Amino acid sequence: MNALRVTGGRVLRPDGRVTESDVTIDRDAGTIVAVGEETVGESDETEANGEAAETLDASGSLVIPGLVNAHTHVSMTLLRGYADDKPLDPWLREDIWPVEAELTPDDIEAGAELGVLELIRSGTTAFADMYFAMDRVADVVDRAGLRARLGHGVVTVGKDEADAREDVEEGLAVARDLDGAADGRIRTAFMPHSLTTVDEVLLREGVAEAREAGVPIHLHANETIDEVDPIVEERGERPIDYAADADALGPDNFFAHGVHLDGGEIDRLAQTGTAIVHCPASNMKLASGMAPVQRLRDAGVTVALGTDGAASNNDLDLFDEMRDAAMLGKLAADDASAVPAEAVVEMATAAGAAALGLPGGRIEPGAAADLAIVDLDVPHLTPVHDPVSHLAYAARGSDVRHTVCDGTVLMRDRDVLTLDADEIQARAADAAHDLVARAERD
Ligand SMILES: CSC[C@H]1O[C@@H](n2cnc3c(O)ncnc32)[C@H](O)[C@@H]1O
Ligand SMILES: [Zn+2]
Repeated sequence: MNALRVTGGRVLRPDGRVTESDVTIDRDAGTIVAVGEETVGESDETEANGEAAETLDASGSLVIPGLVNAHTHVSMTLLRGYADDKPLDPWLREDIWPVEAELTPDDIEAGAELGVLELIRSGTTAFADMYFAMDRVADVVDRAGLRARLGHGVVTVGKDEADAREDVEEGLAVARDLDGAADGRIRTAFMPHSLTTVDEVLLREGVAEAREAGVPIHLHANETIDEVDPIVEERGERPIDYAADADALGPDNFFAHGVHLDGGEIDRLAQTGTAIVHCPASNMKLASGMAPVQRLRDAGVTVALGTDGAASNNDLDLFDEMRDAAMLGKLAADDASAVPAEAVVEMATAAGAAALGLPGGRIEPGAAADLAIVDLDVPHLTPVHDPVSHLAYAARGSDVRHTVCDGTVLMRDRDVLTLDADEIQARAADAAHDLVARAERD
């Protein structure tokens, strides 16, 4: 076996226990073959065959499943800090969409490279992305070595019939053509932007074709009151009921935000197995509201975590998101025991992988070898009474030492091996300045 051994660390197991165990990985298969004494198949399958095993030192560290960012727009790193301190609708219409109208595929690639660099450095191994020029984003994911569920963001408002149809067709073509790329690490989804920015007829047609093609559906839903109220007024039904009428609910599908949900909508999400991706930082920054995370979890809804784009967060660090989710979840429930540390760690790992329908999220024999190794031997993580508490409340993305995806070491000792970090940072900064200059010239 072509082995990778993660040695000397403490390992976060799927049941929440933390054990002192080495992890053995089959690099060719991209899977975990042993955690301590626990192995998959015959024990000699865990022996390195011929080649010397590669090792990653995890002493003083916690080995956790690679984190899953279940809703983002990685190329929006180019717009980090460009427009802050506004609510969603004016932020999009006055600031973000005018600049996005100037984006070129090269810009999108430069922003995606910067975004995935940030993901790898902070221990994220899988993400869902909705944006434009997704062939270029897919190329970046392939080179970086991550997993992703990708989709072209479909918007039909403000477009004539032909352009609107063309956008839906592009959304479906991306979903069909990119599925399985990067040796299967890339999967796709049909991604209408939201229930208010896509025309009803086209939404229904697109969803029907996506179902026919067997691809999941991902959209922004119930994010702000300003988005929910017009649906209720015009249709006489709640957004999740509208989504159900359009056949957009189901166990493969995952909706971003879910801030303003009533009890009936929560039940409907639970009954249909539709997942919600909670984006606490974006919801706080745009003052969109507090998602009912504890109620969703109590109802049995899969709740994953996302950063949303770097323009509304303003980073892609899921450790921040875990802390924000725990804090905001308590405030929303008016209960300090709501959304505890174990819950947010599960949301950022196993629940994220389940929502996206991607491998990973668990460290056990047979699972995908997607890992982050977090250095606990630092002042702000001392003492270690409870490593899970530290993950949720005290650790930062910069505490990640090594990142592994699909059995490949993407970052060793904070050195990203699959990407040229300096070149990417310089290219993205230039692309961002040129982009904004073009937009402000118009
Ligand atoms: C059509 S591609 C995706 C589209 O979504 C925009 N966007 C970024 N953040 C949010 C958010 O919180 N809610 C809704 N839409 C958002 C992004 O700028 C792209 O235009
Ligand atoms: Zn978003």
